[in-house]
Amino acid sequence: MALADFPRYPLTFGPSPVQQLPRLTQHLGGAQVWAKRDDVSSGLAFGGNKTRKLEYLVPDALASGADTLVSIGGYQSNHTRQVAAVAAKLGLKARLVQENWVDWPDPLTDRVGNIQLSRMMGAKVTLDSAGFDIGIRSSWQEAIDEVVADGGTPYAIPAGASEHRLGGLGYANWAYEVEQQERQLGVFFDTIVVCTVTGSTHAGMIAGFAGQERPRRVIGIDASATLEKTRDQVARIARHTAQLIELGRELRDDEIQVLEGWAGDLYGIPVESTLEAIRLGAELEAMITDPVYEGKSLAGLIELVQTKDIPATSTVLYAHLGGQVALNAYSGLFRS
Ligand SMILES: Cc1ncc(COP(=O)(O)O)c(CNC2(C(=O)O)CC2)c1O
Repeated sequence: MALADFPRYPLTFGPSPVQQLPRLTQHLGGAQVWAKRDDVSSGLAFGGNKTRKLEYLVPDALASGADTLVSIGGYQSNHTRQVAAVAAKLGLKARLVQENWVDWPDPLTDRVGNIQLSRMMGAKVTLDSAGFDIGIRSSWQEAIDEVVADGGTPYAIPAGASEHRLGGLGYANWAYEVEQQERQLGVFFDTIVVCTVTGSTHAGMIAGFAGQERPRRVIGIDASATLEKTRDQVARIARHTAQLIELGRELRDDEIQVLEGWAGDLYGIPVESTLEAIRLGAELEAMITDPVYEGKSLAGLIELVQTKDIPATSTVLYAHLGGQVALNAYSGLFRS
């Protein structure tokens, strides 16, 4: 099936806005930098990239007769908060497993930000002591079994909705949305920069852009600090999604670019470049990024533009995927 033939349940106000970042562009002294703001495109509990992915999972969930969405993430998962939001909006239940993915010294990390919003929206949230891993987890399978044992009908959504057969469609659609907005703006983004962890955001973009006339460089900035796992997951999901939307050719290895250098040693722990990027985006453009995801992808964009790895002649589109809600659990940052 072509992408347009897959049912999509709209969960945003429409195409996410695309904006120029003139002060950041000037400060970096190289490529023209723009941003596409998926952090401000939905009214569902601050939205973000998972809301866009869920647009393609919701029709499948409703068709299955499910009454409970079951998913998993860290204590401050943006993904599980978006699952809770979609469940609330659709009148479904949400069953969320929140694992201890980040060893960060903030005493409130299991009760502010994303997890607080999920509870406010009525999700059943259980904490699990297991650490970070983007793979399929037994705690998630147990939660699914529990819903069945309680007489419910679960719809299983893995971490980040990435290892789900439809998980790449949302950002394949994003690629076509970009192409439409380019026509309106009279611009071409030869380079895309996106944060990648469980992989289906970046993978969907790769599959979507691969079907378009003009080639682009789609750069995934790893924020998992488990680079090989994320790289493999992106490649697998990109190839699966390309088949799903009938791209009609194999993806080339050079179309799958996951770069390291800004994740630090541990997922969820900001490093110096993260904090510098967060501050720069905020001071120059009032664009707020977070210490787990977007602060790291913005740090990657900044360095790639400054070192001219992204040429000065380029026009770069930064994918802002949300994540600010988790700042509540990093209250010790930016005290001066
Ligand atoms: C704000 C933000 N930006 C980028 C990403 C990375 O997206 P992928 O997981 O699709 O690679 C997340 C993911 N977050 C996860 C979560 O549980 O919140 C799936 C890890 C994100 O929340």
